[in-house]
Amino acid sequence: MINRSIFLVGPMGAGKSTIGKLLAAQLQLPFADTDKVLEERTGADIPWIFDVEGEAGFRRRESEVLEELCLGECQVIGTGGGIVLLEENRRQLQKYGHVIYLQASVEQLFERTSKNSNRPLLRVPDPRARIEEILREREPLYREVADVICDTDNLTPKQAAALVVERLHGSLSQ
Ligand SMILES: Nc1ncnc2c1ncn2[C@@H]1O[C@H](COP(=O)(O)OP(=O)(O)OP(=O)(O)O)[C@@H](O)[C@H]1O
Ligand SMILES: O=C(O)C1=C[C@@H](O)[C@@H](O)[C@H](O)C1
Ligand SMILES: [Mg+2]
Repeated sequence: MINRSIFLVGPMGAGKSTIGKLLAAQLQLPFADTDKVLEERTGADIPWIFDVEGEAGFRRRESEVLEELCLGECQVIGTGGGIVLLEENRRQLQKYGHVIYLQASVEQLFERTSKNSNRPLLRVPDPRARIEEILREREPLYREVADVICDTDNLTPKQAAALVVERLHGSLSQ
């Protein structure tokens, strides 16, 4: 029985936005994406917010959006890759939702994120090394908040969404 929102966490390219939409359709729940809501509220895109307000400004806005979504209806929520960085956010995720950590290898994260350039943190000379660094920092935090961990390597988004449903039901029936 799903009585709380489902949060998808994980690094850039894990598939939170892509798999989140499929998952929501499968569970017949609405879908929201913190990055999208934040852009709508701000009237600017993420690279612009990073340029003008810095990462700290972006994180402040991200926390506000998370708080708003936590208090809203029960839905599937794709989060920004860095949502786990703030302790306050980690507490909110655990308090208000079922948290799914979508995992993927550096190789696949690199491949999936190299197709576009809308991720300010990867606008560096060596994005692959940056992904490794980000994973080293955040992996323990994703694990800390997760109720369920799903490895998405070599799965299509549709297969990954099906795996999440299976694991989620497994975890809820325990
Ligand atoms: N399991 C998968 N197999 C193949 N491609 C995938 C998979 N998951 C996502 N993708 C592709 O990888 C790209 C990035 O996915 P997506 O935007 O969903 O990641 P994200 O976790 O939301 O990242 P961000 O934190 O930057 O928002 C998209 O082009 C998507 O189609
Ligand atoms: O991993 C991150 O820190 C980010 C991930 C994206 O979802 C966006 O929230 C933004 O590009 C930052
Ligand atoms: Mg996303």
